[in-house]
Amino acid sequence: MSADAPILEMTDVSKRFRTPGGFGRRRNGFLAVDGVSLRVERGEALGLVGESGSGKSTLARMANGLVTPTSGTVRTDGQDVAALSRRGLRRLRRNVAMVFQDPLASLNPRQTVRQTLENVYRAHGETTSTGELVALLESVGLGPDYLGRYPHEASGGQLQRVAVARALALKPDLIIADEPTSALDVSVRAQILNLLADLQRDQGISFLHVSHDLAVIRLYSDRVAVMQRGRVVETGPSDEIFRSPQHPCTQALVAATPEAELPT
Ligand SMILES: Nc1ncnc2c1ncn2[C@@H]1O[C@H](COP(=O)(O)OP(=O)(O)OP(=O)(O)O)[C@@H](O)[C@H]1O
Repeated sequence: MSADAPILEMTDVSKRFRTPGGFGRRRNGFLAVDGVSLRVERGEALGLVGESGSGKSTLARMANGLVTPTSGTVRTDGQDVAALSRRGLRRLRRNVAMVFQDPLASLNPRQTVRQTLENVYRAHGETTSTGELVALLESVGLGPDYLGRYPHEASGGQLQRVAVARALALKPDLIIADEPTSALDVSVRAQILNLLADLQRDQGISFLHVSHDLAVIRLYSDRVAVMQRGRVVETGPSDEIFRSPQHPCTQALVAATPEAELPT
């Protein structure tokens, strides 16, 4: 780990998907991410916002090696992800955890919460104790009784807490949260977002927070990057971006967010 390097640095990163039978703009595949450069500093929450299909998820997945860039460089902790050995990649996965949109889909329905969490440790050659698991659940606001539960025995909000616990298990430096609340009831969205904000503040974890919801990004991100058609068209501190959006795409996103949802 290098103390000075940003936790995530992407330089001129592109991703072209090969799409069989494509024509016109898609003849040579589809350029989902087009020359993006961005950084997430230690302890910072960067919000990635943009319309549907603008490339946010693809970019987020390149940040932890789930998707391989067609060109450009991704560095986590100063290390070039493309140059990592198998072992290095495993280390990357413990250092950069993901929380996905739909907790039910991201958890195995046949495994209890205990098994789900134990598997994370096992995958990295570690063992854990019940005490550790209870403490982990406690850190996301769940009692010890959840250890024996199956996914269908918990609500969407509780399951997303389990998914956050799973992400936290190996003490990552960066959590990539891809629309972590959009599958949840409005009433529990704020609880999950507050939980993530607490983790950033109390444990110094950095966040790359992907959302199409500008109000959420403004509340929970220090800086914002706005994507349109595979490119980052504007970046800046959250408040500034919302107070005086410069790019037409950002202006349109701000205009489409109801005033009541834009805290002052
Ligand atoms: N595996 C793939 N093969 C081909 N095209 C893909 C693949 N994954 C994504 N795409 C295309 O790349 C573009 C960007 O997708 P991506 O999911 O990154 O966007 P997004 O901004 O996260 O969208 P949303 O907010 O709807 O999730 C889309 O047009 C999508 O159809």
